[in-house]
Amino acid sequence: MQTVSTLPDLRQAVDELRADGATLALVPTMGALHEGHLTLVREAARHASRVAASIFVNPRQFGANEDLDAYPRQLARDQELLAREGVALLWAPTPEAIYPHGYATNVSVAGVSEGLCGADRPGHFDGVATVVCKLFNQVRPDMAFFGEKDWQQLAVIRRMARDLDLTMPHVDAIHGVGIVREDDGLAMSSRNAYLSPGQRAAAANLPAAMRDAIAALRSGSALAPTLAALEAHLLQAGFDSVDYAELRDADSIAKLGEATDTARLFVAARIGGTRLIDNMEVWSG
Ligand SMILES: Nc1ncnc2c1ncn2[C@@H]1O[C@H](COP(=O)(O)OP(=O)(O)OP(=O)(O)O)[C@@H](O)[C@H]1O
Ligand SMILES: CC(C)(CO)[C@@H](O)C(=O)[O-]
Ligand code: BAL
Repeated sequence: MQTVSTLPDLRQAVDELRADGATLALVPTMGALHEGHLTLVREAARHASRVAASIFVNPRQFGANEDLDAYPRQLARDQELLAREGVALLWAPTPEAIYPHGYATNVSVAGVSEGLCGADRPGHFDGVATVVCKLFNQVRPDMAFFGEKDWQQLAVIRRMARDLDLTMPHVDAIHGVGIVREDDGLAMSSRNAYLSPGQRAAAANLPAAMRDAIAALRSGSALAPTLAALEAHLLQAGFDSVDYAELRDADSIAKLGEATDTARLFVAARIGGTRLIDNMEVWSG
């Protein structure tokens, strides 16, 4: 696996990878890789002849009081993991390769960015859309892979790609990959590393409370008391606060007042200083 960090090196490496007409998939990440990321890589390898990954901890998607400085950085370990998966190219840009001196452009996606994490983390999805737009233009892959753990992010990226004609040659060029979970159901996340053993044990209550809420909705319980019970379960289990617990339409991310066919349950909750997110389909899965 070749690692490059400047644009001229990237261009040369991509040209070489594509010289024999190979298709190229991109897996964008912020590093501190776990099985969730490696599943995206394996899925990418099923669809494209070569896989490129990127690692960039993007300052524009972190709020002023968020964990930009604390975010785990472990490039050497990540390189080893990616190489073992057969990744051909790692794009690990310098900050200047993404935001050169004088950088002034922002990509902002209305609608799907609003509510949920968009409400709790003002500017977050502008930062995500901006950097992903740049990564697509820099690497020019045929397809890209993102995790459904960040469902709203996936919706934002799909909307942006359609709106800005970034769509790559393949019809469904932006692939969503199902959430990879630990044995106790907790969605894998780089931020799980922040949890103490006690917090980690309590964190499994997040998917458990969501599954209980979905079972209640399926058996006809009303939405408001079901969400109130979910929130109470989390606080009782040791979570400090619940940022949101809402039903939203899976595609438009519009807020729903009842469990329709397209409903998805979205929750963000804090334990210690760590903010965890999860989402689940209501009617199947
Ligand atoms: N458990 C998971 N299952 C599926 N995809 C995942 C999972 N965790 C992360 N991803 C995906 O990997 C890509 C890179 O995510 P990122 O590097 O932010 O990791 P993360 O674990 O989500 O970290 P964070 O703690 O910042 O949320 C994103 O597309 C994300 O949705
Ligand atoms: C898509 C992404 C790599 C953009 O920085 C990031 O938001 C992430 O890791 O999910
Ligand atoms: N996993 C999404 C990136 C973020 O939380 O900033």
